[in-house]
Amino acid sequence: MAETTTDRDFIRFPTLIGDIGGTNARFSLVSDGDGPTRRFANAQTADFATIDDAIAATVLPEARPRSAVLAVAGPVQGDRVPLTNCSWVVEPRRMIERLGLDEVILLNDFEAQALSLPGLGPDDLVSIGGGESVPNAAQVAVGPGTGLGAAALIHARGTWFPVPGEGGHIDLAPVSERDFQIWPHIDEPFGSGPYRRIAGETLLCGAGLVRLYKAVVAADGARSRFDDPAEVTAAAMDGSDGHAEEALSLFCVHLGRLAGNLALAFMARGGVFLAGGIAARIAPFLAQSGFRDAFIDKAPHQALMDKMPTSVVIHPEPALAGLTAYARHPETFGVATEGRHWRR
Ligand SMILES: Nc1ncnc2c1ncn2[C@@H]1O[C@H](COP(=O)(O)OP(=O)(O)OP(=O)(O)O)[C@@H](O)[C@H]1O
Repeated sequence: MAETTTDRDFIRFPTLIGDIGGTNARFSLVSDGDGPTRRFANAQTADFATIDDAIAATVLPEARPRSAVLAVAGPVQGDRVPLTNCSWVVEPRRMIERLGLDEVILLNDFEAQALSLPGLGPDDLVSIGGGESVPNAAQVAVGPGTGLGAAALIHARGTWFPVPGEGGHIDLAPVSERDFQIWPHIDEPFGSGPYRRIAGETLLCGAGLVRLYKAVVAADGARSRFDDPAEVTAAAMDGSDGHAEEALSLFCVHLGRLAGNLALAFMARGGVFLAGGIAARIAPFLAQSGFRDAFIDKAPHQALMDKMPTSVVIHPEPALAGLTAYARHPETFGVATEGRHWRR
């Protein structure tokens, strides 16, 4: 069984930190409390049978970490952790033996994004709309990528506490007349039964944008032209395809509604931060879309929402930045490691 770290608040250096995505695993090494980190070449998850093989090939030839702090998509439960968007299964006990580590800590990928928020500066963010961040108030990170991730960061007793969750799977609902035309055409991948429950991640991720685009096309009885999310965003942003433009506009509106739901749930007066691979790529479009209006449209709480700032994270690797901050100074974050910390 995994152990707890409640008895101590440091992680042994050098620490391997890793952000394990659906396509890429990004690794770097933290050697001490404030020196530079060392970044290794990305490993493509499809190129290695296991995460241990990927670390052995990309990290071990150059460094001998004593500990590992890894962020993975999905909930961390038990001693075998299957990853949501690739075929790897993380087995910390085996990893400790095979890679010669003393300890392994697994975090959720958006928990890592949340850990980066206190360290982000103005150059790492693009604001969308008004509002002002209230110091030490709750913050939310939410972001479409291969899936839809979400986590909160709560400040209490002088410490930032990340709150991981599966907020990408909360419901979306049709609101406008156009939504009601489009909804019946959305292909629902999670098996919603007869009532067509559409989850956030159904529409708000790369595959979800294509799903939304196809539903828009089908609602108009037209033929679809694109199967790749990057094609949809390109055609939307250069204005060459009306359906792609409408799909990306609706994507922004639904993202605004869902981000607003999370902001309400956590009273995110510290701000809502759009992370993940897609938001930064569509930042100019997001800024002039209906995102912010949809975020605020929470009667009777519009005035409250209007004060909460929203921004796109344009830092290139916020999850690694969050893991680095935590690996260096775990005592400054209230990360609950029970059941997620394995030692030799
Ligand atoms: N220009 C783009 N417009 C819209 N979607 C895009 C664009 N480029 C990539 N995507 C989509 O973004 C998703 C990848 O997002 P992200 O970079 O956050 O990945 P991840 O989940 O962190 O993991 P990894 O980077 O390993 O894939 C994929 O679904 C991809 O198709």
